[in-house]
Amino acid sequence: MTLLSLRDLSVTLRDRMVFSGVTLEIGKGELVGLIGPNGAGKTTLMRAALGLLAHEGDSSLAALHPSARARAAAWMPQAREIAWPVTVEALVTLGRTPHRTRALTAADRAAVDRALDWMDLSEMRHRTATRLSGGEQARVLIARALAQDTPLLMADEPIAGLDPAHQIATMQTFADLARAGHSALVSLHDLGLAARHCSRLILLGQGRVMADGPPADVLTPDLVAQVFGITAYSADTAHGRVFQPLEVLG
Ligand SMILES: Nc1ncnc2c1ncn2[C@@H]1O[C@H](COP(=O)(O)OP(=O)(O)OP(=O)(O)O)[C@@H](O)[C@H]1O
Repeated sequence: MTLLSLRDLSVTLRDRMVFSGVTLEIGKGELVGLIGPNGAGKTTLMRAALGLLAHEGDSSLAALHPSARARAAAWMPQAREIAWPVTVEALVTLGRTPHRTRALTAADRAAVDRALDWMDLSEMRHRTATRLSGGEQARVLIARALAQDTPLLMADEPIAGLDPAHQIATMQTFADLARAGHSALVSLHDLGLAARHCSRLILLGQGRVMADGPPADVLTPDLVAQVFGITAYSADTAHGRVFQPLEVLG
């Protein structure tokens, strides 16, 4: 079953082509890392796929009515703005909006509790969200997206600003979701975590998809040099795959 299908997607902003000819599908059970240097177009690609940005080509999500789209995909944007001083629990409960008709159901409450637990927020549920640290606020916004309980989760740099334990735990949560048959498309700059946790990587650069496949096939020395301008150490170890950027190429 396909959760997202892009066909020949292109975006031009202020007369500049950000990317063109992006064709890909995301099926069930995938944790897909969207990687690429600053300005490669990761945010633009996700926003266009969601129908939030004018584009050419087709996106299966953009074609949906907004209410159906909100049940098909959750979206965590890069901006971490929390506008009102509501409690963590109230904010995460907003993730249930696409499913609600009247009062909260037991299923809504269970989804909120599960999302709070996943993001290690249960003890903070009654705190005011705007008074949390930046990383804690990011975890609340991930929890809101998780509470939406959609087949596909799309998140723009969800682990940026989290401490190492919460970065790893969040990637593991996404991987658990994928094992349970959901899928996640997450942009990230930490290539080590991408290599370790993602089942598939999409490498965006030079205005197109440069590679799409298992991490070992995408994070090759040649592509890493060509797209990121760096060298790296990578190995399959007893602790899983290790990828460590080393030097900037001159
Ligand atoms: N509203 C806009 N108008 C004009 N250009 C834009 C606009 N938004 C983004 N861009 C440009 O589009 C390109 C892609 O930006 P985008 O934010 O998608 O990159 P990104 O890969 O997500 O980058 P980063 O890793 O820095 O977050 C950049 O060159 C950016 O300057």
